Amino acid sequence: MEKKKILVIHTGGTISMSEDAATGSVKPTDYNPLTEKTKELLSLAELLIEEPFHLPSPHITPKEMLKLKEIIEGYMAKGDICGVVITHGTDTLEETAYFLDLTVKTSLPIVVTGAMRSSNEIGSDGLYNLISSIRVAVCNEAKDKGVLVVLNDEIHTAENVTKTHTSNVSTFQSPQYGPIGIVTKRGVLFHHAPTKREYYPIKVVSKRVILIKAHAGMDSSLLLAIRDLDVDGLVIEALGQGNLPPATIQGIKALTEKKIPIVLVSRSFNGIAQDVYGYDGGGKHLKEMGIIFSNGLNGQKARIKLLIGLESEQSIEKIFQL
Ligand SMILES: NC(=O)C[C@H](N)C(=O)O
Repeated sequence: MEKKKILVIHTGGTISMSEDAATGSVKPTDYNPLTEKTKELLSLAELLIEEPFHLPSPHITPKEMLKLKEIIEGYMAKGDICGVVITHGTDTLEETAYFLDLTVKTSLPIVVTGAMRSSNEIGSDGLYNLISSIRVAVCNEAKDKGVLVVLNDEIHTAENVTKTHTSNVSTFQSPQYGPIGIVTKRGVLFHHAPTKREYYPIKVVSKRVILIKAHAGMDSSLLLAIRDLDVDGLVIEALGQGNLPPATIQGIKALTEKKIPIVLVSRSFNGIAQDVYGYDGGGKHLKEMGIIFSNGLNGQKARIKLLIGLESEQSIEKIFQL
């Protein structure tokens, strides 16, 4: 049987790092250990390999995310690939995955993976996760499910997945929704499918969006400082169901007067921020002031969506209802 062509894009991260035996320091190597190892993967698919950059994921910015989108679209336009696998550092993996989910229009599988242990550590999970991801990418059932994140035998949607543990290999979880499939020794099994897809055709990412977290006793000082910066949008991880301390109201007013869109998510990682409470700083009060409530995204993903939404000429309020 003819093997499917899968585009594999290596971007860096622990999956392509090594641990120095003397110091214990985990660092990028001057070669990519996965590029060598991917030769062993040729039985699964015909692999086309790209390495546009080799960065730890805290060095990734929306510029690199856009570059990945362009590479994928370039191959897709030629029509010669059946799916894509991206290896990426895990710290910002969910942001890149969600960026691609919102901006690449395709029914083909795009799978993002990484590793929690570097390539030469005992129990290294990188090659295993790469193999699992290729197995998902060649699978017909992986089509039309948006960008997927595959690590530790689980398949998650880019929209719901988040890094929940600093070092555990089962760090990627989808709070309140769970994975949509699993990778087993005998095959790939999907047990759920996303109910919606979103697509925003953007060509640039030029806006500046800030993300902050609310806390007990928060006042307006940070919000007023943000008002004086050159920002295009703000995401606030609010308290509980979507509330802020009353001393922030002065800062919120200052930002809304400047027409800076403010998107509210919850700092709780389960549930959806909503306009429920009617006290000072409560969700109802904030909504009346023009704050936009996000539909269950976490802070970092709401920030990605706002960055993209600001480029797309669509109503920011509407896109956060989706
Ligand atoms: N496990 C990892 O990949 C973490 C690493 N700091 C990165 O995101 O590049």
